[in-house]
Amino acid sequence: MSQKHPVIAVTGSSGAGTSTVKTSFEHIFRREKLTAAVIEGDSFHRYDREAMKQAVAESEKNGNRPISHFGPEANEFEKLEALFKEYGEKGTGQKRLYLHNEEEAAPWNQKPGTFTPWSQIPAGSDLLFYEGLHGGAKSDTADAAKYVDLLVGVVPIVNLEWIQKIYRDTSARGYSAEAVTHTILRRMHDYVHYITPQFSRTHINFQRVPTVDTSNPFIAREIPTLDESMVVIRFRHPETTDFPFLLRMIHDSFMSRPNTIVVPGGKMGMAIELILTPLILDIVAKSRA
Ligand SMILES: Nc1ncnc2c1ncn2[C@@H]1O[C@H](COP(=O)(O)OP(=O)(O)OP(=O)(O)O)[C@@H](O)[C@H]1O
Ligand SMILES: O=C(CO)[C@H](O)[C@H](O)COP(=O)(O)O
Repeated sequence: MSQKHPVIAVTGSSGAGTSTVKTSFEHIFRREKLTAAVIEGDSFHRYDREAMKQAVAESEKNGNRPISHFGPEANEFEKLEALFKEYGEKGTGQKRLYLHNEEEAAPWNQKPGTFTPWSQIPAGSDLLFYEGLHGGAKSDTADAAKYVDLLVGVVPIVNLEWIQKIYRDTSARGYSAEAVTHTILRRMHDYVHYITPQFSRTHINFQRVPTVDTSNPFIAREIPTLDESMVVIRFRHPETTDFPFLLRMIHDSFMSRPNTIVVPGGKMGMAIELILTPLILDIVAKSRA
């Protein structure tokens, strides 16, 4: 925990929807007049795109297990831990961006698949907001999770996650469906060892479950809409959650377990804001006390 300068992290696999959920957090920050230092998880990749291709090829030599963006070999977990620690103590640290495509790269006059230079987080932010793959990461040599005051998991069921990943990478990042499928397969070991364990460290998980057939995600060409899905929300500390309030506020919601509320997909943004606003305000109030 970093009480003095709070660290809030949204963590999820590639395509899970963490960038989409970020919008709900931005609404909260704007409404509550909080200045967030925003950290994009992909900026903690170890290699740029060209170097990553070479590192993957090198790791695959002699039939060895390939490295992936889900695991410690291809990410700077130690630097991420150090950033969370430094920010928690002093409210400072360094950030950069990973430029995925032409649109993101153009303003920087750089090539897609490269990093911007590191720069200092502007002084005076109220909190650090991390969004990406590894907000709750732990490895043999690093533990970023222990410095996070509020860790939120975004976890569609895996078929939906893959549909979203394939859709986004083919439509916005210029990859073929076959290339994305290959990437999903290459990452599977790291997915099991470094992505899913984070969801047992989270304070709250938002799991989107489609109510339409997604049984072959590799031929699906459309993402089920919010109205075609439900969201399962699991709390690590149900004793501090006002479930009667949430059930009253979110039409058609219900409890499926004592620590789990289910809401219609279309209410996901509202649920995020209703649940997280008081938690964020409480953390910020404690940091100022
Ligand atoms: N709740 C949702 N309903 C419908 N579509 C969604 C939802 N969440 C995400 N998507 C879609 O899924 C795709 C992936 O979402 P997003 O870019 O937010 O994922 P991500 O977790 O940030 O991925 P990455 O870490 O790889 O950048 C996008 O096309 C997005 O529009
Ligand atoms: O979504 C991702 C991780 O969240 C990407 O796979 C990762 O950032 C690498 O991107 P690219 O393969 O386009 O260089």
